[in-house]
Amino acid sequence: MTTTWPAPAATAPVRATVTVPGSKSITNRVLVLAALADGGSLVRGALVSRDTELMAAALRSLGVGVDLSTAVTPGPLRGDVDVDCGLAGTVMRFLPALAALADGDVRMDGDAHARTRPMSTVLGALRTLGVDVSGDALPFTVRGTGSVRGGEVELDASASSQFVSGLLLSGARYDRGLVVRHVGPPVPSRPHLDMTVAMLRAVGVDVDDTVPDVWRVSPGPVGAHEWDVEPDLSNATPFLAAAAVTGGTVTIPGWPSTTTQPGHAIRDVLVRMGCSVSLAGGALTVTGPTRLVGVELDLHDVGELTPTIAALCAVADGPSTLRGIAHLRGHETDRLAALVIELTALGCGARETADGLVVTPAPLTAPARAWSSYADHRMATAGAVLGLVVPGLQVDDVGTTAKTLPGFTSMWARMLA
Ligand SMILES: O=C(O)C1=C[C@@H](OP(=O)(O)O)[C@@H](O)[C@H](O)C1
Ligand SMILES: C=C(OP(=O)(O)O)C(=O)O
Repeated sequence: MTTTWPAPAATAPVRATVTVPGSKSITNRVLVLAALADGGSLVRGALVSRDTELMAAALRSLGVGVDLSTAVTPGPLRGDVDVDCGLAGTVMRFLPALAALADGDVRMDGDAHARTRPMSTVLGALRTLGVDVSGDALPFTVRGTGSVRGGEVELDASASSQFVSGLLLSGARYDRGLVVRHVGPPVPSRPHLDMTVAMLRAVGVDVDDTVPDVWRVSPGPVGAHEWDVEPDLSNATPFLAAAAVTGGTVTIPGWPSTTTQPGHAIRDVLVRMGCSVSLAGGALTVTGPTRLVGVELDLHDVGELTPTIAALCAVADGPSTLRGIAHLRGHETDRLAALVIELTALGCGARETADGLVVTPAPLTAPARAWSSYADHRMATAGAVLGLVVPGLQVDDVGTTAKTLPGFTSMWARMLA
């Protein structure tokens, strides 16, 4: 059962320091790499949320010892298991390449909407690499035989960078390693590919990415490692947005000075929208202006920031155009359609383009019905941001934030206290 949450309106500019938990993307990469490693790995600061619990549960069923708060102990990967992917792109796209190394069938399924998320590219690529896979979308079965030939594969990853990341993360354990060649419109979410390559190198895997759109992973061991997981910068963005829309100030401690997380890009977006932003002493502080400024942005590389940014655009002083994000139609929900429906219900002008959104602000009022979350954690948090300035706004299924941020409503209440 889902509950409707009365999103609190801000009665004054928000002033708060908010500590956000670990990065989903880093945590689930750590789990995969540690499961494939040649010894036990230590993990500090991992995210504990639905997406990472699902990854941990899947790995445990495959024979890996996983304690999300401390350590991962690899073991022989066994088959004849069922894996629940929930709605987690990182689980459904990263695990098949690892499951192919198990010694039996790995049956994968997920939430109802997960069955509509694009999968065929990564499953087709595995077939080319010598893996027996039945199906082209969830549910499907990877028939592991304990080893994978590997070699070269050409694919079109314009629908999701996770197709490439998923293959690369396991590629060193394939007999011939792996060469992935992307052919097609540009791959989105480049920082996430950089994250994959950087984390592979951190565990001693040889990755050559000098040729654009080609990644070569040499066969070899994956090293055990001590991992420190950075805070999730994308999950920090709704809190920073709270400062932006109320003219307040929010500080996020533990903000890395260099990172491959796309959430880092929120700094420039906020500056362009009129906020003042400073990164000092390992903390990011954002102060909102009297009125946000409409923007034209290409979000191709940082698509997961779109719901937060669209919420900001809805209260700006003029129209905004967000481009380069056609692939968001394959995210937790069709995010372009969902944002248009929900912003329009508030009275905001919003329309889809071929590859994005045009948001034209107008006076906003809470509709009789709740802001719909579409089982999408970032739609729910975007609703919370707008609730700060739209009194009476309700958000349905706010619990869906547990995908990457359990305890979101308590964190939000503490921020406003
Ligand atoms: O590799 C990752 O951890 C992710 C890659 C991106 O996926 P897409 O390339 O499908 O947008 C991003 O949106 C998602 O939230 C996490
Ligand atoms: C697209 C996202 O998630 P997933 O990892 O499920 O693709 C997201 O978190 O914005």
